Amino acid sequence: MTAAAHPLAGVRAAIIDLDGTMLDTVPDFHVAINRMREELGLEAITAEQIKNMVGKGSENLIRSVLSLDHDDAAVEQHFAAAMDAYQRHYLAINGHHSTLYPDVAAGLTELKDAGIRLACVTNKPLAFALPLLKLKELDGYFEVIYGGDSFEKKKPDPLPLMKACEYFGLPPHQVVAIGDSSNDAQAARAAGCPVLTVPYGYNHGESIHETDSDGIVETLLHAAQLINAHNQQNQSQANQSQPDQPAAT
Ligand SMILES: O=C(O)COP(=O)(O)O
Ligand SMILES: [Mg+2]
Repeated sequence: MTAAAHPLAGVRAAIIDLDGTMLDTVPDFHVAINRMREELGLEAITAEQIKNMVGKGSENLIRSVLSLDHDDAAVEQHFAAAMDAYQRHYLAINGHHSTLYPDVAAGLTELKDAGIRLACVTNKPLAFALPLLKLKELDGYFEVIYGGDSFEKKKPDPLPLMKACEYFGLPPHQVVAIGDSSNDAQAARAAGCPVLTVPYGYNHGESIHETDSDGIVETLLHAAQLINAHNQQNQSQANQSQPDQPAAT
């Protein structure tokens, strides 16, 4: 009896999350949110508070920030002005305070060198994500970049991941998603993609150990090494089993 194939066996492409996976963007969010709050006459909040609100896109972030001071009706009343101020301030400082996590470029390079195709799928609006990836010299790694406003649904909905698989022309089980939060893991599970998680990002204040994934990897370089090791194993098993194949009739 042969053992079931490992979820990473035969992976040909990877979908990489942005905030909390490649870049620590909370310092950018912190500056932009507090400038927005100042404009609205609200007190500054801490980076730690913001960290737990990041992950489900800009609209959710702004509603969460406003609900620290307002009830639901007042949140909706202030939403448009807050969003306008936030977008203006974020674009003015986008990338100035955010930093790359360790071994991000090394991990992406190792994946590419092994022939793994790359997409970036983020819940960040495309107008923020594209200049940020460019500024941090990460844009060149990706064949395609989808933002939180690229489709009618964002992660944890599987739609953006399914669109990336479609773009690659690959079945979801050959496309691994790598992210820092339950949004990435739930989207991947629903799309039928294997998923790896990193423990250093933002997971709404929850431990990444609570999130269902096919493995926790310390860095993107570790993710690349794990994916490549399973691919090589898969390859050598395929080669070994070749002579036993019954001849075609
Ligand atoms: O901007 C967000 O809310 C999170 O973005 P991410 O999907 O890149 O983590
Ligand atoms: Mg993330």
